[in-house]
Amino acid sequence: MARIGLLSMSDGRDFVARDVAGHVSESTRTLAELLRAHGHEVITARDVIWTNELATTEARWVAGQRPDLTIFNYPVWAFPHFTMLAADATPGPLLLVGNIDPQYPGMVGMLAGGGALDQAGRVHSRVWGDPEAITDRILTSVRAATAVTGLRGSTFGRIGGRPMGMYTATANTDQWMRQFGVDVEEIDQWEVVRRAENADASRVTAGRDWLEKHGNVHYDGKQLTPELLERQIRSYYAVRELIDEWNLDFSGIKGQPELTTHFTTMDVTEAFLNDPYDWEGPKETHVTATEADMDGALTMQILKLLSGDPVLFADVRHYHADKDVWDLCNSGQHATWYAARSADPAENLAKVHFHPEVFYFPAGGASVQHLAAPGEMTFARLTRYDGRYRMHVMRGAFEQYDDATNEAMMRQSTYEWPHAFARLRVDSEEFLSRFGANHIHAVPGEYVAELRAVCELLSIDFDGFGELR
Ligand SMILES: C[C@H](O)[C@@H](O)[C@@H](O)C(=O)CO
Repeated sequence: MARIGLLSMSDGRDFVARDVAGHVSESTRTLAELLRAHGHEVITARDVIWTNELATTEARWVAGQRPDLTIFNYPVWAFPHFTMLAADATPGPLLLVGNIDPQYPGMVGMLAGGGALDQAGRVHSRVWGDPEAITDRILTSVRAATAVTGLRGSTFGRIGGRPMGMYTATANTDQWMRQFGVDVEEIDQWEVVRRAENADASRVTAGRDWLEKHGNVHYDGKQLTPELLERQIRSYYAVRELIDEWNLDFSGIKGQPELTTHFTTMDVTEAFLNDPYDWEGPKETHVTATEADMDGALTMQILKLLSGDPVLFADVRHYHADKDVWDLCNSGQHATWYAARSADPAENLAKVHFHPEVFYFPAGGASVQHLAAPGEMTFARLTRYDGRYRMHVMRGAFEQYDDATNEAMMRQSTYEWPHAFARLRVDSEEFLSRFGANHIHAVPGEYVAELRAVCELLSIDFDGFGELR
């Protein structure tokens, strides 16, 4: 549910404002009811804006209640300086809604107000038409604004720093604060090791029992033992403790090479932080990026705030040219929810295999292997070109084939790691020559319009691939 501010703009001549008052109130009521019917809280200004003074006082009053999005409604011709004064008193995202009823020049009011905002460089978006007909577009703006507002004032927990020289996993904290309002808390990986020892033994054993009961654990007595699996579960509790102690909103864990060579991999930790459950029951997802990939985590957090779903983190690992399908495979974890996308963890876990880690990770532990369930997806990734942020976006779908084909394809890369076979609606040439990172992120469903709106609000470039170019 979002909190939405609503101010209706009117004519500055008292006799006109009086004459159109009924129409403006009716339009305000219709819009407010429509938003409430979709579960949102609406804060309506106490008066219609028909003087300069009301523009400022009412906008300040609405802004004081910290809406996620503020709507300026134009049911009639409205003096544009009211828009400017009200916008100046509105710190958050702005949406202008214009009336197209030919009896009243609301559309002209929106264009004059919007043009004035453009001249001052004030970012805003616009929709126009009958409220019922434009509900989807309004709700898209609401979702985008809520995501952008949700980022501001949040904290990313960066556990461990830059992995294996990966420039694409590191970002500038000044730029993050200025552009996204996100702070970064630097935490040493030693904290995971230190705190893992203190985890409650009975909770750890219960976690292992649950994984053994619902998942498929393949102990080999060497790389994967009950003790190593418990160490991974202990690491999960250690990171949860860090999240609580530092009030982290989303996180990333370096892992490689220190933990993966000398302690254990963070795959179980990362999978279940990203999942909407763990062995103790349902919980909120906590976006966690492998390799402490900062722009990856930020992309994931935006996708989470838009969709509410767990977000996929993956390497762009292999392109099966014969099928025009990509193997999105991460070095050890995808949220287990992706295995069947069921609300029942048991259904997902039945398809998850905990394999002994491969040669890259001598410290051992389990990788979290499964093949993502099929379905339409939106793919995205924030990258930077010459210091300027852009959001790569593309559409596509996860696919599965018969068992023998799935198996053979997974064996071509690293079988023990999780896979998602993605048919991207973009040419492989275009993808490989333009995509600016080794990691990609995805959520089920269609969020392209929302991502466009997020980019506008954040003043970053929307960089569509394939059909979105
Ligand atoms: C093999 C490496 O250690 C992996 O971690 C690598 O495939 C990556 O995940 C790079 O993002």
